[in-house]
Amino acid sequence: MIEAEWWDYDDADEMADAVAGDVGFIIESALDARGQALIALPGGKTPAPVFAKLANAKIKWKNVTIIPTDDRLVAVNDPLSNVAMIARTFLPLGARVMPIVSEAATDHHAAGKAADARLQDLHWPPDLVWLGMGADGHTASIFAGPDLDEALNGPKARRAVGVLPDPLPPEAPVARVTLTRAAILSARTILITLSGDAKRKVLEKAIADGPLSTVPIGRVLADAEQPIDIHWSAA
Ligand SMILES: O=C1O[C@H](COP(=O)(O)O)[C@@H](O)[C@H](O)[C@H]1O
Repeated sequence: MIEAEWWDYDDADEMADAVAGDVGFIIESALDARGQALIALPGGKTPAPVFAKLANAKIKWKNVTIIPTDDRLVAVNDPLSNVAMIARTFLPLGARVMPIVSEAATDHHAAGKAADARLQDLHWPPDLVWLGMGADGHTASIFAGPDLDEALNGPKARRAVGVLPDPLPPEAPVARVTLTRAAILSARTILITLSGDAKRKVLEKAIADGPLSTVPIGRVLADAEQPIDIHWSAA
């Protein structure tokens, strides 16, 4: 049974204020408890206003390591690069922003193995995995396609895999690397942001369907043991 609490906002700006506050609090609590924080941030368009507000928080950023929840196999100067968007905001503040794909990666299976090896070096588990969701119900880069089962059901110790979505999403039709379900569910805190009625319906159904869900986010969340905060803005 997924324990989810919904937080509703009229618009993206209102949601950004609240989520930046929550993420800042999670980071501060980790710094107080352990002297360092590890957080995984989503890519795509929804998180940008939150990043902008979070950047104003008075946080000891040099003790914060940030990884993307997933990335596209593109060059770091490509507008589709998730880590580039994260780095633009948080590198100047002194945070350690760690890419999970390398410039040279072409084969997504090899890229997934390389990402997993990099993540094995980190102080695990993450204090936060913040997820987005696509209209098709993908989360991080866990998509329908030939690699779905490996991302969901691979060995528990594996933190990242390479995936080729099928069908390819029109907004970013490229191979990717993603945190696995096990890596996501290992997080101390999981938070989701999304906007619009269509995505809300997809997520509500995914949660209701649980392990029988036909969309990736339902399958990921079905095994979550921690309560999940879902932040939704109407626009
Ligand atoms: O492709 C991706 O899409 C999801 C959702 O992005 P959004 O723009 O619809 O918010 C995102 O969470 C993921 O990190 C990204 O790679």
